[in-house]
Amino acid sequence: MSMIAAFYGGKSILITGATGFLGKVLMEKLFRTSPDLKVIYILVRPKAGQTLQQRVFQILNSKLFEKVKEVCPNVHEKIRAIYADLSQNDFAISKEDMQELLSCTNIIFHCAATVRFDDTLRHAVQLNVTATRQLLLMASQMPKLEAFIHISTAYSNCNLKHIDEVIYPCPVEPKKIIDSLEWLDDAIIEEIAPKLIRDWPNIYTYTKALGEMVVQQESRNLNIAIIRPSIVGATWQEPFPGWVDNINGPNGLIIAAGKGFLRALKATPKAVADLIPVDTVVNLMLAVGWYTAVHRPKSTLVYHSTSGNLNPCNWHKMGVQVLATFEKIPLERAFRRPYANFTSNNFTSQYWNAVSHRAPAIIYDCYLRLTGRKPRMTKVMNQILRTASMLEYFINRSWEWSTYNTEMLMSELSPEDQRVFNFDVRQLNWLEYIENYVLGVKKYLLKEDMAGIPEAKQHLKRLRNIHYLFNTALFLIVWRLLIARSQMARNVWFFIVSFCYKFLSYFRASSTLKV
Ligand SMILES: CCCCCCCCCCCCCCCCCCCCCCCCCC(=O)SCCNC(=O)CCNC(=O)[C@H](O)C(C)(C)COP(=O)(O)OP(=O)(O)OC[C@H]1O[C@@H](n2cnc3c(N)ncnc32)[C@H](O)[C@@H]1OP(=O)(O)O
Ligand SMILES: NC(=O)C1=CN([C@@H]2O[C@H](COP(=O)(O)OP(=O)(O)OC[C@H]3O[C@@H](n4cnc5c(N)ncnc54)[C@H](OP(=O)(O)O)[C@@H]3O)[C@@H](O)[C@H]2O)C=CC1
Repeated sequence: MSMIAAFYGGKSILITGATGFLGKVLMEKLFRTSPDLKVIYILVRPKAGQTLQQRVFQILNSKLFEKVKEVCPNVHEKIRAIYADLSQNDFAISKEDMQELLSCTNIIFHCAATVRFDDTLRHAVQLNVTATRQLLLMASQMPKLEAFIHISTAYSNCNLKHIDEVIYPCPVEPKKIIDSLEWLDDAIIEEIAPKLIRDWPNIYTYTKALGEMVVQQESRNLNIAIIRPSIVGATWQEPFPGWVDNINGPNGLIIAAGKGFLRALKATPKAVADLIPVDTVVNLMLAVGWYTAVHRPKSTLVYHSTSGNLNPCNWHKMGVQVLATFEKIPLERAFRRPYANFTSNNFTSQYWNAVSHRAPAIIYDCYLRLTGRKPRMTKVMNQILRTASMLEYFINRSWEWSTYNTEMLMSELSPEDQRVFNFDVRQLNWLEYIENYVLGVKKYLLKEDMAGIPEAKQHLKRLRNIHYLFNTALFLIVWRLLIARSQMARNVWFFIVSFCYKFLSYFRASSTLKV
């Protein structure tokens, strides 16, 4: 019997960010392994015209939850959605709901955050710092609380090269920033933001670092742990391989490469691609929840959920495997054939952007205009290049994350728990994982039918022929123009033609002699 699964039995668990990528996989695993848990409270806001109930209904009826319904048929009754907006005071939770949360919660998993790299400083601080402080305050009023698990990111200290499982201080106290945001106006905040974030690459990583400091400062006598995942990717094994449902991190770029939009990326091929499957992160979260509540470590422990130091993969290996998978399982209606080049050189990258990205987009838009349609490719291309440039910082560097606490925890688990809550990334086969990942992007994110693969392959063949035709026509036009204008080009041309002719005559003569 799994000790961790048994631990969550009968518990009331509060999850923030349950509608997000990580949150959904966390709920799924909890329901599947501990169907006798009492209730999962989720803090949700209405979104995109959907009420809380509609959002929950949609999640529970998704493919991700198919297995859950078999083991826990009354899952609808065990989930309690509470209206909340984490960017507001007291999260805008009603008095009754707040009372219930305060008196019943046993475990908190705090996943909610804004993960946009370019969010405003005000909004990112509200969500990633102030909301964390507010939740800790709530936690301190929960008599039954056993553990508070805070999800940060391995990149919260990406201004360092070697990162230990400790909380590093930030140059400016979070409290000072929270206070100043109350009276500064938006224009001034945006002006001082670059000075505040110093050597952090974006507001997201900076505010996540501030969030960790808040956890340290406001921990009171709570049992707290921090988990720092690196780049969270599709599921590795559970509930099935390759599940993914948003375009964050590598996902958007994988689609852009598969559709033939993105054909070059400014990346260091040998840099470590520190991906970590979402189910591995979730297994670690549940094991940490159990360990923190049962063993009550004296201080706040930080756990790295990274792959680089235990089972490294680099961007080159990843890129090659992504392309190899697209050969076998292409995406539908590609713009061009998938092909990609990693370059760390600035000049080469600019060259590829002009020749391989912008030029084809402009040509295609001209074609759309000529055929009476609205041009759109340049806009799409700009969007992709903007996203790629935002991610560049992370694909041109490698970091070393120590994993003492994560390895210590692994050794504390029973063999059964090591199996059910496996977070040993050394067992991951990258080639297999990436293939399933790409397949998952096609099936679960783009919702493309596998029956369309032959047609997609045909489409790629047509694109290849168009490509050859276009290149030949371009070569002939350029050459014709050169010949018309330059004596030198004419001489070279006649030299090549007469050389080919002589070679062919010689070849024909020698083959006739042999006969
Ligand atoms: C030699 C051979 C070589 C071979 C080579 C072969 C190569 C082959 C190639 C292979 C590729 C493989 C390599 C890959 C490298 C990956 C590197 C990853 C690094 C990741 C580091 C992460 C580290 C930190 C990890 C963390 O700790 S945390 C998580 C990370 N956080 C993020 O990843 C957010 C980033 N993103 C943004 O920050 C914003 O997205 C922003 C970008 C500002 C745009 O922003 P903006 O321009 O405003 O555009 P959006 O509005 O956002 O979106 C625009 C449109 O997409 C839609 N849409 C937005 N969302 C979503 C959503 N959910 N679900 C569905 N749709 C969505 C939205 O509806 C809108 O559609 P529309 O309405 O226009 O039709
Ligand atoms: N994905 C990754 O690569 C990594 C993620 N992380 C961390 O993991 C955690 C989860 O990330 P992930 O699941 O990928 O992110 P998502 O963007 O998928 O999910 C974010 C969650 O936060 C919720 N949220 C955001 N704003 C509010 C608000 N004002 N009120 C209530 N809820 C809100 C979202 O709700 P809604 O659905 O309503 O928008 C959503 O449920 C984050 O803390 C992130 O920093 C760390 C490392 C890497």
